[in-house]
Order: sequence, then structure tokens, then C-alpha cells
Amino acid sequence: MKKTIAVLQGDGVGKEVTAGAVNVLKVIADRFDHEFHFEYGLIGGEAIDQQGVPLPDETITLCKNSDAILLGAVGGEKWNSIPRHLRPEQGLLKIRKELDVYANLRPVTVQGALADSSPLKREYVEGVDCMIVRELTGGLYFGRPSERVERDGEEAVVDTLFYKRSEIERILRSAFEMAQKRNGRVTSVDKANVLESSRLWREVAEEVAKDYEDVKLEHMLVDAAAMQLIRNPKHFDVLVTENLFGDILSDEASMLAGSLGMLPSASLSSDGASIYEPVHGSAPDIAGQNKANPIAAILSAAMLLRHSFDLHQEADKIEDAVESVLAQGYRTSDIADGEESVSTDKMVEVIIEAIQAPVAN
Ligand SMILES: NC(=O)c1ccc[n+]([C@@H]2O[C@H](COP(=O)([O-])OP(=O)(O)OC[C@H]3O[C@@H](n4cnc5c(N)ncnc54)[C@H](O)[C@@H]3O)[C@@H](O)[C@H]2O)c1
Ligand SMILES: CC(C)[C@H](C(=O)O)[C@@H](O)C(=O)O
Ligand SMILES: [Mg+2]
Repeated sequence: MKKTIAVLQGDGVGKEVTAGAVNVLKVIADRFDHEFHFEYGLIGGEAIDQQGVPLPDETITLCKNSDAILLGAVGGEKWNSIPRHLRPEQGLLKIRKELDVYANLRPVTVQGALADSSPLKREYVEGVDCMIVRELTGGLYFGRPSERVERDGEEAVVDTLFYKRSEIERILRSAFEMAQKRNGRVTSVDKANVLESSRLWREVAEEVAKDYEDVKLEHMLVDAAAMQLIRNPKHFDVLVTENLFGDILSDEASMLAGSLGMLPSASLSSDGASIYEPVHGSAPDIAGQNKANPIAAILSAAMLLRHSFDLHQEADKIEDAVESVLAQGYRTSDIADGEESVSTDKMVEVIIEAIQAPVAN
């Protein structure tokens, strides 16, 4: 198979972990006889430094002409004081919008070998297998106006939580379809006791549910969901929610898996290229130290193979390799529990060795 993959490494640890994921994909291409072309593009702080904008037009063109996009992370201290519309994060939001990748899948699975790395007890987290389906191109992040205003003679501010019915419906359909392939349960998370947007969300969820009789729908308020994720994480199969709630709940859920450095994601559009990126950010506190956990980025590459190229055996190979190195005891410092840890590069190296290892008969 011949494919072009756009690589947007971004800033901070984004560069380090994406380099690892690209190396893993090269090894997969070799082993399974595929041709992957990697084309690099600028995004985030690096793009601001080189071209004055967080998402140059060439990057958009590159992504639109590629079969899939592997992204690292954007942002960092250096760009924190520039105007908001020019910040690295705006580049990320813009590429998501340009490609219309509205369905952000964030699987939360707990590796058996890491069940003691979570702050929760092993019995609560072992066997957790939840799919967070986060709406990614609407809500508060994109609603207008979003600006400083003056009210009653003082400085004030307005952000807008805006959704069209069609935007709510399509993400809910993605969640129901996902549940059909999984364990048949959808938890729709909202704040319908307060927000009008959530009331419409709930109405649409009820309507959509009629088309999926094999799926059981429940509604949960977001504050309660945040609590249930800790109290009884195994309760969840597919958790679907709007943009901001999904952002927050997925970082929370990462602690079930032991670290934010473990969680991959896929951002899918209905047609066109999809984006694959770790859930975490540029981690300025550990950037440049060869310390970041590359597993979230590597598992994102596995999601790329599965969702964009239909290469399931290849994706399985990567996921099995990750599982096996963790079982052998390799840990980056975020999951080492104070025990001995390995560098980013070493973790990538052992994962690649596990991929290349001959299959036992
Ligand atoms: N998708 C993205 O590009 C993305 C996502 C989140 C945050 N950000 C940006 O990243 C910058 C830093 O944000 P933050 O510090 O709040 O969030 P962060 O996700 O970068 O880091 C939060 C914490 O998790 C740790 N961490 C993150 N990834 C890790 C990894 N792979 N291995 C080990 N530890 C890891 C960090 O060291 C830090 O302690 C900000 O500019 C923010 O806007 C970008
Ligand atoms: C950097 C930020 C805009 C982004 C988001 O909130 O979507 C990040 O937190 C994420 O989860 O990908
Ligand atoms: Mg986030």
C-alpha cells in the first residue's frame, strides 16, 4: 500500500514523541511491505517563529493532499503572551476546523502491567475499556462572539457556546455506531440542568437513539460523570460529549491508564484526511529532556493505520508491542512510580524491537 502521511510535529515534546511514532511507522512499512511517504509541515509555535502564523497555508494544503495526518502537540511558555488569535493553540483549532474532523475518539484502556500506576486501586482500573467520543469542531471553542466587552462601565468578557442540531446529531451518530461495534452502551454527558445547548443535545440523543435499538442510552450530568469516572470507571463503554467537557474528562480519564502520556486519539471527518495525535500537550516542564512517554503518540500511529488505512494487522502489531514492553517492565518516568525509568528514545527502541521480533510458532 502507498500512502502519504503529513507529519506536524509542533512544539515541545510533540517533536520528540512524533519522531518516535514516525520511526515505528517506518518499521511497520518495512515489515509489511507498504510505502509510506512522510511530508513535514509547520504548526504551532514553530510556525509562528518561522512564518508569523500558527498554521501556514502550505500546512493546510499539505494536510488536504495527504492520506492521514500525524500530529504532535503545540504550545509553550514562549508564545503565551502573544495575542490569542496568533497563539499556537489557534493553529491546532484551525486545522481541526479546516479538515472538519468533528469526531475525536479518545480510547481509555488500562494496560494490565500498569494497573498499579494509577492513583486508583488496581481493582477499579484493571479492565477499564472506555471510548470517549468528543465533539471537536464546535461548542465554546469556536462560538462567536468570543471577546472582551464593556458592561456596566467595567471590563467584561463573552464566550459563546454554539451548536447546530446537525453538529450534535452527527457526533451522536458516531457514538452510537461506535457502541454497536463495542458493548452496546452510550453515556451521553451534558449539563442539561443548566445549559440550553445541553437540553438540545439531550433531545437529539433521544431521537438518534431510536435508530439504534441495539444500543442502550443513558444521560449523565458532567459533574456526576467526572465523579463516576473515578468511582466506577468500568461503568463506561462509549462516553459522548461536547467539546470542552470532552477535553476535561479525557485528561481526567488518563489517570486511570496511569499517565497522560498513555492516551492516543483519532480525529475523524466524514470524508477526507483524519488527524492522529496524543491527547497530551507540549509538556514544557519535560520538553527537550528525552523523558516524554512516546506511547500515546505511537498508539495514535496505530489508530492511524486502523482508521485511515484499514491496516488492522499492522495496528495490532504496534499495540501488542507496546503491551509486551510494558509487561517486560520498561517504563518512562511518568509511569515508573519512582522505580528505574528509560528515556523516550529507549522506549521507542524497545517497541521497535518488539515489532521486529520473529513471531513465535
Ligand atoms: N493537542 C495539543 O497540542 C495540546 C494538548 C494539551 C495542551 N496543549 C498545550 O501544551 C502546553 C502545555 O500544557 P499543559 O502543561 O497544561 O498540558 P500537557 O499535556 O502538555 O502536560 C500536562 C502534564 O502532563 C505531563 N505530560 C504530558 N505529556 C506527557 C508525556 N508524553 N510523557 C510524560 N508526561 C507527560 C507533563 O509533563 C505535565 O506535567 C500549553 O501550551 C497547552 O495549550 C496542547
Ligand atoms: C490545546 C487545546 C486547544 C487542545 C484542546 O482543548 O482541544 C488540547 O487540550 C487537546 O486536548 O487536544
Ligand atoms: Mg486537552
